[in-house]
Amino acid sequence: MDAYQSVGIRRRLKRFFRRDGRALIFAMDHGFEHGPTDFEPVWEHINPRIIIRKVVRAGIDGVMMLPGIVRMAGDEVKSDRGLMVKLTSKTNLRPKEEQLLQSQLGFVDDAIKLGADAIAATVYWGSPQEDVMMRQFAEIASYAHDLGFPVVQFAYPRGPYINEKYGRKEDYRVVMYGARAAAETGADMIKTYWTGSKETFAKVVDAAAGVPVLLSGGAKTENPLDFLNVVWEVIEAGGAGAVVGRNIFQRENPEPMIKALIRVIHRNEDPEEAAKAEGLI
Ligand SMILES: O=P(O)(O)OC[C@H]1O[C@](O)(COP(=O)(O)O)[C@@H](O)[C@@H]1O
Repeated sequence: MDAYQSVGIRRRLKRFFRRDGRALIFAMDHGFEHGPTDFEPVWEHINPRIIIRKVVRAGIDGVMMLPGIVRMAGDEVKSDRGLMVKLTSKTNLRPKEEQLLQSQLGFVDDAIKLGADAIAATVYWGSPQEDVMMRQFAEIASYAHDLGFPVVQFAYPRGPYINEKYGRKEDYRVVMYGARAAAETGADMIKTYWTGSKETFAKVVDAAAGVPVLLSGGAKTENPLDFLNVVWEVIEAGGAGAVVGRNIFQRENPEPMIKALIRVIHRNEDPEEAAKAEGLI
């Protein structure tokens, strides 16, 4: 028989993933991590209730937020969708060298009180502060797993040594290293960068050794089809979906983009067909 905790972890993961094992999750920690200017393109989305209501209505599988925003708008996330509470972050106001650290801003108990289905934390692999983030992740994972909660790692390699050695943080050798490190530190779900091609992303998926790997959305693309093409390649590479912020909330009307993403992720539709069907092109 399984330990009670294993049952809890499995059940809670199912709130994000559909039967196809894939998920589309909305990310909304940008007001803290990047600052309110990220919302300027569509200012009404600075109000968490407004944007979360829209994405939930459009059919999103899960939502990721920091604890304070869950307190304000968590009840907009219907109980059949996954709620992911992230416990680490940083502001863009810090001195540049300190931006290679995500600090812990809340505790697993807080996330559970808020109704979380999964607990998330970032590790900047390769950062001079890697040690601090590894320890934070280990403490969060150990405590959350003990209580039957899955943990999500935003495995983001970054730092001067990576730039020096590989030229860019999106080099697949570094991204797959981060994904592997996330799997080896006990993540139940991994979110990471696009490596630029289906072939290289497939290696990232392999390196994660069965732990689902989701794309981290990135900056909004002018042409919606460009983003849908990337997500399609992620799926083709064996990725488990995407965690998307700016490509959703920086659009005047996020609904068609979400519906097109659902077509690509869950219905294996061709990105161009999906974009046309939703009136994006
Ligand atoms: O550290 P970066 O690359 O500036 O971006 C971090 C942001 O990207 C995310 O991981 C994903 O959001 P986006 O889809 O907007 O890239 C957010 O959770 C986070 O705020």
